[in-house]
Amino acid sequence: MSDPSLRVVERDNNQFLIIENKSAICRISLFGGHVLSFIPKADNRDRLWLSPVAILNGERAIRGGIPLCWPWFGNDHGSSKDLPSHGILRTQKWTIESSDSDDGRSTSLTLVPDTTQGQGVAFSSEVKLHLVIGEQLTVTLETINTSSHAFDFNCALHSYLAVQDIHEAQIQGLTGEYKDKLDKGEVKQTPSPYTLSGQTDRIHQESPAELHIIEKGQQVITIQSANHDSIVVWNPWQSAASITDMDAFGYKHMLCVETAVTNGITLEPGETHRLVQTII
Ligand SMILES: O=P(O)(O)OC[C@H]1O[C@H](O)[C@H](O)[C@@H](O)[C@@H]1O
Repeated sequence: MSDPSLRVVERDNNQFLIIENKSAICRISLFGGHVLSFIPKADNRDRLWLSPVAILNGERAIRGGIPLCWPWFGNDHGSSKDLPSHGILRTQKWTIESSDSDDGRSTSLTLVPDTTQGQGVAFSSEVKLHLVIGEQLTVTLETINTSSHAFDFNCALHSYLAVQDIHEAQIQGLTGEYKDKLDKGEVKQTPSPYTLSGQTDRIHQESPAELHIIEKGQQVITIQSANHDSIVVWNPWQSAASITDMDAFGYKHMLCVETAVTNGITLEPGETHRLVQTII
């Protein structure tokens, strides 16, 4: 590997990438093709939250960072309820296809999963994860239909954003209706201002290109998205206590804002879909 911004570290039966260039430091687990942290050097503040008790040895999907959901979202597979939540990519081993840090200011990295085949996947496809790590982080989940027939799929970049105090955080840029997963998918109106005060699991039925997280009146994170049909907002609140890889108070410092396709997208043979999220 000739990219000077990239180091590979082996630990716990897993490989981690440490990317450091002039603009940022980013850690990635090759198990899951999973971004764990993104720290711009301008302020040394991690934009992502990783559970202090996350399991990183490949035994289960990682809690925090940016899990990849594909080719279904949640348990919404359609034909079976017994398949893994959020599909098969976040528990795959990934490898580096290419890496380049041209001017030292940003690093472009492409990862590929060991396989895109698995229980519940009835098509062949090629998947790549493209990352651009600089003053901002851009993550692109690319799906190419290599089957001889069309297929439908869902996907999400399930980012756990770091917030200082969830009680003080506000989401700006979401309006309209959402499906409340905690209330049988009931359609409700997005609150304004958009703050959270309890367990939240919402599929917003709109696809804004830009959202902002505000804390104490300051804009702390901007999320840009492309080629999505919804935004998912999730925080388990105190039910985090019953999630084995989350501590009881972890919910105070995280907010999932997920760039997602949840209504199904049809990809014809040879077609490509690119789900994009940028964290600024
Ligand atoms: O526990 P996981 O399988 O990682 O899923 C965590 C969460 O992901 C999404 O936000 C879903 O909308 C939630 O229903 C789910 O609980």
